[in-house]
Amino acid sequence: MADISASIQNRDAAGDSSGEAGPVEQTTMIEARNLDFYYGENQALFDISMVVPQRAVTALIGPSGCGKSTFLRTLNRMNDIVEGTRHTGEVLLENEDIYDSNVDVVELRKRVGMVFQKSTPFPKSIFDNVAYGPRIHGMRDRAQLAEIVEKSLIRSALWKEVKDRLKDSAMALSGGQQQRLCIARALATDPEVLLMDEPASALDPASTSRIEDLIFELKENYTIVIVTHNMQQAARVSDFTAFFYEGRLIERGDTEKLFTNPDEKQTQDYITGRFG
Ligand SMILES: Nc1ncnc2c1ncn2[C@@H]1O[C@H](COP(=O)(O)OP(=O)(O)OP(=O)(O)O)[C@@H](O)[C@H]1O
Repeated sequence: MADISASIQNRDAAGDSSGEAGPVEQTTMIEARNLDFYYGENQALFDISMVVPQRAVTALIGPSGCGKSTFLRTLNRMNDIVEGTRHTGEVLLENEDIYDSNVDVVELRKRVGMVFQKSTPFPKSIFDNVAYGPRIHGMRDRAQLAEIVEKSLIRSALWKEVKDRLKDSAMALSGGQQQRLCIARALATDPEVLLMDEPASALDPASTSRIEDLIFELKENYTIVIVTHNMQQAARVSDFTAFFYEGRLIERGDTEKLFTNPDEKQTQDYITGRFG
């Protein structure tokens, strides 16, 4: 708990405090309404209703198996690729249900990009990794591609380190650089939302800190939802936090309030380390 308070104070010192009232709730970008989700017979999410504000960071926390990643993956229909899954309820992206039959899933995933825990670059050059998405979406113009690659690498805070070796294999980058490359790859298709599933859990403290700084910068332009096991990290990087337990959303609110004065006893027990 002391650590988490320190994380919040550090974050506030870095200029993320909006005062005692907490962050202002912006326009809603995503909203889940009464979402149930099943893997075959096994129900993994129960009646989740939650908003994700635009251009802010929302962290999903909770003990292992509580449904954080499942919920994250429902937000760009990544679960569609798992056989035997189904849902009831709605997930609205700017007020339109992403599960409507007329939704183009490729287009949806362009708007709602994803970065995984241990993102693996393709065994291609740094340039080709970042250009991959735009090329899939039909872009062929070399100059335009070069512009997108540069912009994405600048945004993912990797440009300075790689600008002179864009033709080198991405596999030669360090773990932290590979993760930033994968963030650049996600940014290259110009998404509005970035879903991050434990983006720093496989990294050393210095690389983790870079990714956290990057998340902080990216929220100026993107809506970010991040799954993390690390409560200090949630406290450091997020504006809003949602606590999941056994497939249910127990509480969601302003990060500072949730970590210092939660409404629910289960949240209090979890953040003080009584379980999980
Ligand atoms: N591909 C899958 N097939 C079947 N069941 C799954 C699958 N993925 C997850 N589950 C189940 O759904 C439930 C929620 O899992 P999920 O991975 O969403 O939890 P989590 O909170 O992200 O956990 P962790 O923190 O350990 O990654 C668990 O009971 C899990 O076993």
